[in-house]
Amino acid sequence: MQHEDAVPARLRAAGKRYGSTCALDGVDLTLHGGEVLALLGANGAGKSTAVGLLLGLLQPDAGQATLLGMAPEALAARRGAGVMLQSAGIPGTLRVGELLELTRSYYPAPRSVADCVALAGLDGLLGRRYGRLSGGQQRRVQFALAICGRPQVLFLDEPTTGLDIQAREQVWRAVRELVAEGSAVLLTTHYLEEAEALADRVVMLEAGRVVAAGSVAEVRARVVQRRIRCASTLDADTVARWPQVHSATRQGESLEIVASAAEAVVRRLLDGDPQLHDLEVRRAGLADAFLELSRESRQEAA
Ligand SMILES: Nc1ncnc2c1ncn2[C@@H]1O[C@H](COP(=O)(O)OP(=O)(O)OP(=O)(O)O)[C@@H](O)[C@H]1O
Repeated sequence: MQHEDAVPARLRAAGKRYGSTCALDGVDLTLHGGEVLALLGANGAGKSTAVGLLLGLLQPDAGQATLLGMAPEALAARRGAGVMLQSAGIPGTLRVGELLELTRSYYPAPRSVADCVALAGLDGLLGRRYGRLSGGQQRRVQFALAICGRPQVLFLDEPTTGLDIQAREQVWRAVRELVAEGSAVLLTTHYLEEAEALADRVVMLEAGRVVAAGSVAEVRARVVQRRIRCASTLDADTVARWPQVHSATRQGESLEIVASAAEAVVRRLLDGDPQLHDLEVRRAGLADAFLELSRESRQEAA
């Protein structure tokens, strides 16, 4: 049934406008089997629009979207995809077990109910009405419904919003299991630690354009920032003017420095304040990279 070009999901030079708003502008994105791709971006960056195109819920104005090598509206493409969106529209009167049976029946080779319960952490919930569950329990049911069809490609939009730490880790474990089985996962998330924990690659959108793409390590490395923290009496404004220092701020006893390289700055700090203690140097995380790249792209646009 599949086209020879059966990559799980792909956008080619995709564009989408809503009236005068350009939501996506020439976006290229390829999701491969056996990987988690995190789609990151601030509110309004275009993430939901990208997912909407890949699911055939929206039509591109320019470029092309394919799902499993087919037009996303094709039934065969839809049958190969599992979806967990932010607005679920699930009838609250149905019991969890009924919802699972119903959703499983749409797919050619669904997972067993027991598997779904184990993967999504639904123990004891099968007989409960969906509408009476807590927000976190509903989220877990939505996850179970997204994975019950054994999808080749899984779309997870903010999957762990509202989940406690245990439930979130359960979802992460399940995602890793699915990926190990060969599924492709497109994850949109505001939790950068979630992208860092799960994603093989990230694509960052800003105002409808891709501003960074690559492995988590590559994107992080584009931002050659180090965060230095120490307890010191040195004046923050003076330190902020040193070479390689982007910013220095004081928070109580602590001096917080963002620098493009740590060594020279640390040497100068130690020379300048022999009493300095509690020195800490961190590499930029994905959160730092994200903020920096968003700032850069806004500056370029200005
Ligand atoms: N139906 C619509 N009509 C008009 N404008 C829209 C519509 N849907 C989205 N937009 C606009 O398109 C842009 C991209 O929106 P989109 O929902 O794709 O962003 P997002 O990255 O998913 O945001 P969020 O993180 O808030 O979910 C925004 O400027 C948004 O206001």
